[in-house]
Amino acid sequence: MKIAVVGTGYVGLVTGTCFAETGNTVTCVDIDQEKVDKLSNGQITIYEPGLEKIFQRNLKEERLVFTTNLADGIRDAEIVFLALPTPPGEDGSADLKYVLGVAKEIGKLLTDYKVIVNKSTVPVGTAKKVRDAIAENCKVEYDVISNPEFLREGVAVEDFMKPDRVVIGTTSERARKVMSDLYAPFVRQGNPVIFMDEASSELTKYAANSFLAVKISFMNEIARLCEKLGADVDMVRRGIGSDDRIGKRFLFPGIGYGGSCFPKDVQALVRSAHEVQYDFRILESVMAVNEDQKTFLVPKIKKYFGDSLLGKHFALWGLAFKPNTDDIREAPALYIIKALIGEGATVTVFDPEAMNNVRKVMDNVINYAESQYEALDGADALIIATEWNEFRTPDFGRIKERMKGNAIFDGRNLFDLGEIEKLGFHYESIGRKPVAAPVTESTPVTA
Ligand SMILES: NC(=O)C1=CN([C@@H]2O[C@H](COP(=O)(O)OP(=O)(O)OC[C@H]3O[C@@H](n4cnc5c(N)ncnc54)[C@H](O)[C@@H]3O)[C@@H](O)[C@H]2O)C=CC1
Ligand SMILES: O=C(O)[C@H]1O[C@H](OP(=O)(O)OP(=O)(O)OC[C@H]2O[C@@H](n3ccc(=O)[nH]c3=O)[C@H](O)[C@@H]2O)[C@H](O)[C@@H](O)[C@@H]1O
Repeated sequence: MKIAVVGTGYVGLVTGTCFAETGNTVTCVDIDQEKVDKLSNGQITIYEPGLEKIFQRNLKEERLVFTTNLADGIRDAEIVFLALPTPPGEDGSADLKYVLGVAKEIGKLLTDYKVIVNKSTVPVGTAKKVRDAIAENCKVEYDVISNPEFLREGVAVEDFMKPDRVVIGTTSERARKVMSDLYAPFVRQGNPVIFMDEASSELTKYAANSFLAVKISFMNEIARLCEKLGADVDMVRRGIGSDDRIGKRFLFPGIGYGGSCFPKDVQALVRSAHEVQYDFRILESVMAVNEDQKTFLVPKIKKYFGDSLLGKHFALWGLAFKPNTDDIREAPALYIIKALIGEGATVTVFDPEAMNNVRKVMDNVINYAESQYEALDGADALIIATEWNEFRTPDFGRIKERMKGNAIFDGRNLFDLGEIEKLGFHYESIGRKPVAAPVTESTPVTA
């Protein structure tokens, strides 16, 4: 099939590349000339494991092309995906200016039937707004449908190619047929395509992200309670996660959720609820808990250093909001850095992929190291903010040699408590306590 993807950012590039990989011809459109030039010349613009290889193959075989010209991009397409930004507006609701702006342009360009697909995360009612915006200038038939995206950064290709489910919101039989054909290769892999009305589909996306944010914040609160009550959150996590109704995933406490989506989508759903005079109390609390959690380590660090961080120097490992991405949007690390600097401390950072992005927003206030070990030179303490694999099994001897102090504050619970204390570090993490004897999955936790 011939497909256009408008907006070639994270979702647009993954969507376009993966549809090309399943045999479609895809034209990706973006207003950013530099991005389009880079992509056309084979230079990938995001760090995403597994994407580069299929991007290069489809570019070479001319199933994937890039343009800044919307008219050229959509002319032959049967399906036009909108993968445009929906950032928070001033009041926290999703700002639809990009989506509706492009919809108006598309209205002027349509000459034959096309299915226009909202892949951006948009509030209930947006498909109708897009339909109306197109209708202002359009004389031909078209459908506007909802097809939210559930991929995770870092595993985006796998999530896209082997989705847990595909959600499509439309009541048009014609659009349903087109979308069924497009997603046929994915269905053959045994993954369901769930058709529903467009409002339910639009809400499904916000409900999914918000529910996951609830899970994370709930565990962050359990972790806080563990510290106060003398329990261990790892044990509690295993104890509840083995119940299928709860599930093992997304129960890891840490320094709060970040990224381009959870924070903005939870906020947008709260705003949508307000607009219909509904007070979404659970999500209001989730936002407050997450706000506190981002700097949860800071009071621990201050306490350790006798309440003043003036003149202290910190090494910080991990800037990306999670591993396997260079994305630093709403990354907890940035909040920690700001808090430390505000207390008069200095910070040297290392991240395998995200340092260039941080340089753009924090150039002169922190130091950048070439390696995780170089970051440690002269540090009074090490702070871990992202669970990159290379941080999980470091050379503790080298850490000791290069640091001035011996304290590690771990926001991602990477190290075994017993082991690290034996090595002579002062180690603080999130919601855990040293265990008297090793406890394994098969060891009864209670008598
Ligand atoms: N990043 C993620 O992991 C996921 C994002 N989403 C949703 O997908 C949507 C897009 O998100 P991202 O890809 O992260 O955004 P992004 O910011 O990475 O990319 C958006 C792209 O749209 C382009 N653009 C802006 N205005 C344009 C216009 N008028 N014409 C053509 N291109 C234009 C920008 O230049 C940029 O390349 C958002 O609604 C987001 O919530 C959904 C699932 C996952
Ligand atoms: O709408 C979106 O953009 C996407 O948002 C999230 O994906 P993503 O933001 O890439 O990252 P996640 O893996 O969900 O992690 C989000 C944040 O939660 C944190 N997290 C995650 C899991 C956990 O157990 N604990 C925890 O603190 C991570 O560190 C990270 O900061 C969702 O998982 C995707 O399904 C969705 O498509």
